[in-house]
Amino acid sequence: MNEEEIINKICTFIKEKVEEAKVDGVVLGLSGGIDSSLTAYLCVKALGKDKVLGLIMPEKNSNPKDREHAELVAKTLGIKYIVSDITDILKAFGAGGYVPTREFDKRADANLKPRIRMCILYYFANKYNLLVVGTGNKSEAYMGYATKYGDLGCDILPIGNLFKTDVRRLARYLGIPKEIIEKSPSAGLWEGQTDEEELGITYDLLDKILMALEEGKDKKEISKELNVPISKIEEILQRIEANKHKLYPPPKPNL
Ligand SMILES: Nc1ncnc2c1ncn2[C@@H]1O[C@H](COP(=O)(O)OP(=O)(O)OC[C@H]2O[C@@H]([n+]3cccc(C(=O)O)c3)[C@H](O)[C@@H]2O)[C@@H](O)[C@H]1O
Ligand SMILES: Nc1ncnc2c1ncn2[C@@H]1O[C@H](COP(=O)(O)OP(=O)(O)OP(=O)(O)O)[C@@H](O)[C@H]1O
Ligand SMILES: [Mg+2]
Repeated sequence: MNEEEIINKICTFIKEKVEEAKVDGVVLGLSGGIDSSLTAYLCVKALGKDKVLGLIMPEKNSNPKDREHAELVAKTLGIKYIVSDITDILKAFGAGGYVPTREFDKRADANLKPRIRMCILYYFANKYNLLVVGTGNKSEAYMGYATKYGDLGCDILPIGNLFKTDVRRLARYLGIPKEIIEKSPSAGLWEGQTDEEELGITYDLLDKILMALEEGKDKKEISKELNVPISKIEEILQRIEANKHKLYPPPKPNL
């Protein structure tokens, strides 16, 4: 599909979901990254600027550039936005790195941030009768590279069927500022964190592998075609399997 066709499909989806839910619009977290920027552009295209609310939720260690980029997106689109610093909430939780007595835990304390942001988004969704728009993409979903009930906690996922490579393609097409498109994707959970370093692979290569797997190719074929060790593909397959639980509602026993 070309860019225009994908954009039309996504915008129709957003409009339909908002109408079906009989809500007055949508709310989303604006991080200054490419996923939330693209999602915001698409929401405005689908619903108009008056039906989109942006939440910018930095904390004391956030990169100030990200907030600048988030405000640039909100101002360019002309949407209403609220800045809500989550540092005091992290302190109230007694989060490591935010109270003097505890060390930062890269799992527990890092994942607390997206979970706090999810609560704030639902607060505004309740208050103003909105849907919470998630910004996750397909590459992250396969890899489980997102926080369960954190950034994965949302009502609709407009870019959930796009690989990161396609996110970049659409972002360029829609004229999203270059500085947002070109910076390294980061969850911003600790200083210097980047997706590609944590995942151990570039999105360009990861997406090629994921697309080949979707086409039903086997690991030997993919390994040869992309010149990647079989062990890397096996690692990805294991990761996909181990993280499937994040994509479904909690399992229940059959009675
Ligand atoms: N088999 C299973 N069935 C049902 N539930 C299962 C389970 N295995 C674990 N769990 C549950 O899942 C929890 C682990 O999942 P989770 O809490 O998500 O934690 P986890 O997967 O360990 O960490 C999240 C990862 O996503 C990255 N991330 C987070 C947020 C945003 C972004 C971004 O790109 O912006 C990236 C983050 O850097 C980290 O690498 C366990 O503590 C357990 O409660
Ligand atoms: N400081 C923040 N303020 C508001 N929302 C945030 C903040 N940090 C993260 N989020 C929300 O969490 C989502 C997941 O973060 P993620 O890093 O995957 O996406 P991104 O920042 O939009 O793009 P990229 O992956 O390229 O960094 C963001 O899209 C955004 O909705
Ligand atoms: Mg980010």
